[in-house]
Amino acid sequence: MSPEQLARVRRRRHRRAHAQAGRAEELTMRILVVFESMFGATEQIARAVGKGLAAEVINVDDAPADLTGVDLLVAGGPTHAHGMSRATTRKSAADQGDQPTRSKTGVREWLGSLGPVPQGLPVAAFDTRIDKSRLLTGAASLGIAKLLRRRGCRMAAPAESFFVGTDPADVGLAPRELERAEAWGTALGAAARRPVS
Ligand SMILES: Cc1cc2nc3c(=O)[nH]c(=O)nc-3n(C[C@H](O)[C@H](O)[C@H](O)COP(=O)(O)O)c2cc1C
Repeated sequence: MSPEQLARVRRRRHRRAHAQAGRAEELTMRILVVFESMFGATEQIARAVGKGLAAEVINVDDAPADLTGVDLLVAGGPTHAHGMSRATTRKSAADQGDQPTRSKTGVREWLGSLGPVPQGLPVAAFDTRIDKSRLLTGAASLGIAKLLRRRGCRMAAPAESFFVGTDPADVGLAPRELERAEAWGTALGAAARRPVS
């Protein structure tokens, strides 16, 4: 075999090994979606995002205290009083509904209780809120993103909002939000899994 042929064979082997390593990486990526929800809308969005991402979806009440080994974290919660929930707003939500709330604690408390966070961990934040100007409603995702950045995480995408009805008697999701959430998750996953060349 001539030196040129040998070099070509080596390059082909190298490319094949690189592609295999990329596929193995994709199979072993650990992606977590952590949600907080009172009435169920944010949980539904989280499950749709998780479907798009092919990720584990965990209620914040059961979320891990250690993020070692996580490759991408997505965290979301409902917008309360223009931002992230607090114990007082969760109590107010619990008093409004006739069912027990889905989460007892909040993303704010969970992030505050986390141990050391892998620096540069890719993350994304979302919320649910009323479908009106953000200036009027606020958005919990902005607070979640800020706390994540403070812990040394790297935003993999801008914060995103998904909408519930504006009628106080109808706190369900606005039409097509589940599809939009799944598509958002799919796009996040594609970006996270793209092999770095
Ligand atoms: C105590 C409380 C305060 C709220 N404050 C806001 C608000 O400031 N802005 C907003 O857009 N929605 C507000 N909402 C509506 C919530 O965003 C909505 O209930 C939530 O997105 C539903 O998600 P969940 O079903 O997962 O709890 C509030 C709801 C509650 C219960």
